[in-house]
Amino acid sequence: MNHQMTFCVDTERSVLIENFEKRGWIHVGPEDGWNFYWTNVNTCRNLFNTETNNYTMTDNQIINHFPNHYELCRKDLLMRNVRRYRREMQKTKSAVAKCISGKFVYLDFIPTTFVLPTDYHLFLEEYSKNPSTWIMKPCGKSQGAGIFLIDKLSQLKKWAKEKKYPKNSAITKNTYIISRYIENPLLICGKKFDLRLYVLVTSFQPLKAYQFKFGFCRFCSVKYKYDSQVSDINCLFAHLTNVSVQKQGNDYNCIHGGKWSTENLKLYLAGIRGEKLVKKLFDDISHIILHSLKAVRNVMSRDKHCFECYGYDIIVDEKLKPWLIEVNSSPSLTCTTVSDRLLKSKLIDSILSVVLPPSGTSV
Ligand SMILES: Nc1ncnc2c1ncn2[C@@H]1O[C@H](COP(=O)(O)OP(=O)(O)OP(=O)(O)O)[C@@H](O)[C@H]1O
Repeated sequence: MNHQMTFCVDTERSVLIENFEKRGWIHVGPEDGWNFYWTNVNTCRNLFNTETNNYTMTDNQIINHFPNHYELCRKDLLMRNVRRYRREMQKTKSAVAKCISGKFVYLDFIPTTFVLPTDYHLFLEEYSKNPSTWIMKPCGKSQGAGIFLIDKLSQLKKWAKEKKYPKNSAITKNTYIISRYIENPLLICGKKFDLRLYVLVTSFQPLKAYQFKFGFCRFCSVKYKYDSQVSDINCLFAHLTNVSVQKQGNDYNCIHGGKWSTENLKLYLAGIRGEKLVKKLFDDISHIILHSLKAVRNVMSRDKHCFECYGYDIIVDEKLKPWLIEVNSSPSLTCTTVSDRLLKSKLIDSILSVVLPPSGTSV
């Protein structure tokens, strides 16, 4: 029997609430018998924490996170899971683990990354072989906070000394990752950009994932300079594509928000590189998504009440090779432009059409 759906939200994002209310759902609090909870990751983790909570979900409840989403979404864990997956694929002699001169052909989609301070010596070994530019990112932060670039070891040493870092080698909120910087990104009008794509997962075992048809590019507002080496490594407006960073720059345009739809990108690239290469690029991106999910599938929760919409951040280099930068468990639902609002409303609608049973009124 259908009953009126109830929903609960931790966030006041209007794209969500408008959608739920349009369906006639009733807004309730977290303690009030909800059917559908759009929560933040912390609330979700607390809800599933059997030591502090004895909440048991009933058959007619669903929630928008897997309790251990961090296996995919924390920068250091993603790297570790992908490394382990590659080893497993090698053991089974899978074609996907093909190696040429010690380099993976198909599973080389994350820039080489080390966890600091734990992997400092491994990083030094790699750095001595190939110095180039590296990017430092704190594991526990987002929106570009705490990120900086280095192209000399002395910069890292100076930073560590000033920060009195590391105090010890345990993984804490002070843990950083250091990744090889993609020095040759594909530029459009001289500017760097990344892609934000959305992937819905309703189950990891068996893996059931859906890639949302639409996405967008986020452009830097300052031109990128690269000849034989990256210049202006301190100019974050040329290097970090996060909207939260770009918004603080003088050149940020709040009408288009530095965003372009993936449809526009495809048309533009087809014009300059040809449709065949564009198709290959987007096939390669789907391949990255699939294998990143397979890399965590065995460690993810099997709870049938959970689904998750991931925000994939991809950088394309000038050879049209896509690189996975990060996976977000709570991609922003803030709407900075009109097109943003349309896209995000469509995204929420599509998610609901998959996660709700066909009647759409009860879970
Ligand atoms: N290896 C890399 N090579 C080139 N650019 C990179 C690399 N890693 C990150 N960037 C740039 O830095 C930006 C911030 O990186 P990242 O998304 O990992 O950090 P964040 O602060 O966690 O952001 P978010 O708010 O999306 O979680 C990216 O959007 C990208 O533009």
